[in-house]
Amino acid sequence: MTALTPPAGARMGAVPVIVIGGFLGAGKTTFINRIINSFPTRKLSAVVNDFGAIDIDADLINLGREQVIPLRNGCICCSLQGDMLSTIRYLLDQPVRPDGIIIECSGVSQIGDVKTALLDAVFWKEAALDSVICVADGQDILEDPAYFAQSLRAEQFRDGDFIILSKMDQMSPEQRQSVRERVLAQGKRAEFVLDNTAVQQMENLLFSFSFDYAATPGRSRGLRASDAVPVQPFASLAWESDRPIAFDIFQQVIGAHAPTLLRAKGILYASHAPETPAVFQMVGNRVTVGAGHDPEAGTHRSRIVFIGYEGQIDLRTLRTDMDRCVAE
Ligand SMILES: Nc1nc2c(ncn2[C@@H]2O[C@H](COP(=O)(O)OP(=O)(O)OP(=O)(O)O)[C@@H](O)[C@H]2O)c(=O)[nH]1
Repeated sequence: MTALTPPAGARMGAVPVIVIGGFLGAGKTTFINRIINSFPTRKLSAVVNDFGAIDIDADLINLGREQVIPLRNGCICCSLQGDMLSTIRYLLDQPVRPDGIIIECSGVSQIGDVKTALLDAVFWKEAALDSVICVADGQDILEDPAYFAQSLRAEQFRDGDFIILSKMDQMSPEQRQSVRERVLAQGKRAEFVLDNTAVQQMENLLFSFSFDYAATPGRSRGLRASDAVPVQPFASLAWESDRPIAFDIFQQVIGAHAPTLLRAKGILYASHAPETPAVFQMVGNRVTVGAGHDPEAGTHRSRIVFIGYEGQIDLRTLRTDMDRCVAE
């Protein structure tokens, strides 16, 4: 079945497609923004998959709105796979094709299944896989001895052809070395990024068609949808309000629900500063609130997505509690 391997030369005329996956909150959007900042002359488009019903990630990508296509409320590895392929087709059909397409998988997507979908021979000539990257949270690798044990997070790690280690900036050199060694022991090529300079230096990884088709079994060779790891189902709540929120109550609500939240992210307008959008980020027990840009500025619409494991996250109570945050 040689037809599965497009010759390298044939790929050079195609639009490079970079797949970026990794667990909830690993740092995918942050890394994508680093790529965008590092290659300012490239006309990039991003296909951004948010598991929740609101596309917060699409709002946080530093590209014009017309260059970011959100695919929400599902995963591009399964329910939204057809939408992903038709979105790529749409981008290819534009009068001016992008110089690169970045696909951000949702944090609960199986990278292997996204990769398999893109091996489709129809796409090779026009949109060829450039690289398949898993962003892994270096802090988690440092702190969790069971990081590589069976889990969706570990499977995503295995399916990435290259690992970008995030959150290494707050570590000592010894800690960084320890994380790198653990990752290299898994037989992976890995790099960490402290600033944009490092991304520019990744010439052999980005926009150079480093993806090895020959080493990757395709669909017709019998690769099936990834089912090796039983994935605990996730549930999400998308909450929105046109009225500002009382931050003190919001903090209490987050504190109360924190043990059941894997991830929360949103753009919020607080009653004490109703004109200023704040970006709220929560990954595990790490929370940040910072000034941010809202592409919908003017609407002053607070919106936030919460994700947790089904059966643990109490969506009904969370919604009621969030409603209590709306300032009188
Ligand atoms: N210090 C530090 N923080 C980071 C780094 N990368 C990501 N973060 C922070 O981690 C949080 C999550 O980052 P995102 O880039 O939104 O993660 P994501 O993988 O896109 O998240 P989901 O799409 O929700 O799965 C944010 O608060 C980021 O600022 C990093 O390299 N260093």
